[in-house]
Amino acid sequence: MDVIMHSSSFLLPKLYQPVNKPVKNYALVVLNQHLPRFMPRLWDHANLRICADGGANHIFDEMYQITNDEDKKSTRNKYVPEIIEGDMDSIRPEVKLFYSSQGSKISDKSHNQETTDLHKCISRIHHCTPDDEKPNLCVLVTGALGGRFDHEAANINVLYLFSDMRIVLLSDDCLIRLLPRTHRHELYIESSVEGPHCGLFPVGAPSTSTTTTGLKWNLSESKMRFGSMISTSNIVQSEKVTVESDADLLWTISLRNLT
Ligand SMILES: Nc1ncnc2c1ncn2[C@@H]1O[C@H](COP(=O)(O)OP(=O)(O)OP(=O)(O)O)[C@@H](O)[C@H]1O
Ligand SMILES: Cc1ncc(C[n+]2csc(CCO)c2C)c(N)n1
Repeated sequence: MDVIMHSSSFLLPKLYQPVNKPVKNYALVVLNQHLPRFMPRLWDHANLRICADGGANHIFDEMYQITNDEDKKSTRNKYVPEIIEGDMDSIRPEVKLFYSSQGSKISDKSHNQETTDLHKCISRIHHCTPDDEKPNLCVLVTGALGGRFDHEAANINVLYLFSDMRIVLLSDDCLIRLLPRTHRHELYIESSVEGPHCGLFPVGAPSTSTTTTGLKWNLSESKMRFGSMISTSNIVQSEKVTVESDADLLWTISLRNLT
């Protein structure tokens, strides 16, 4: 079984990137929630930044506070997303006008009320990334957790819908990734920015056999399902965690107080 390596080095400044990063490129998707305090770092790592509808309001309103810039106007001119995508029911008119005047592509999908704005953003990235480039790209999604639970569930569903892409859902407090059952997974823990609390569990389909190393409470060909045992409040105990399972699992790890 092939191995996929994972790292959260995008939470480190660009200067401190490890030499053997598992991915070369990042795309950033900004959802309609408050920006995480480490947003400027994510922005710098990304080659493509997409705002999901009202996500653009948060870049417009909050970026200058997060960066501590005196000059609101020049901060706004500096952080311009390449694309604003969605059904456009949340972006404020003046924000839309500002970013279109700054060169952002406005992709109005107001006719489509079947998929979420995050789904629309990931769909676009999926289409414009050739299959052989997909393993080299990691999509970072801010504001994905902590909020309305139906939105959170839809955001997690996107991980399953696009399981051939690396997607990381982020909040200020934790991150979530999908570990597809098709691979063995090696998670390289950036202990200065993440951990020690973590969780591992299947959503949807149960697992009849999951094996891990590097955790305080490791699993050894263990069964997991909702309604029975799932691994939460676990602790990372090694720089490398390995996971092998017969089901797709969600991996979640706490984030330290980064700036
Ligand atoms: N409270 C929240 N919790 C988690 N994710 C959110 C939350 N609010 C928005 N999002 C994410 O940001 C995206 C854009 O948000 P937006 O408010 O524009 O959605 P929307 O299309 O207006 O949804 P709805 O009509 O259900 O409120 C959503 O697709 C979702 O992924
Ligand atoms: C069965 C079913 N449930 C809910 C919606 C509504 N919906 C789902 S995604 C979306 C867009 C939100 O920006 C909306 C309105 C639907 N279409 N089909």
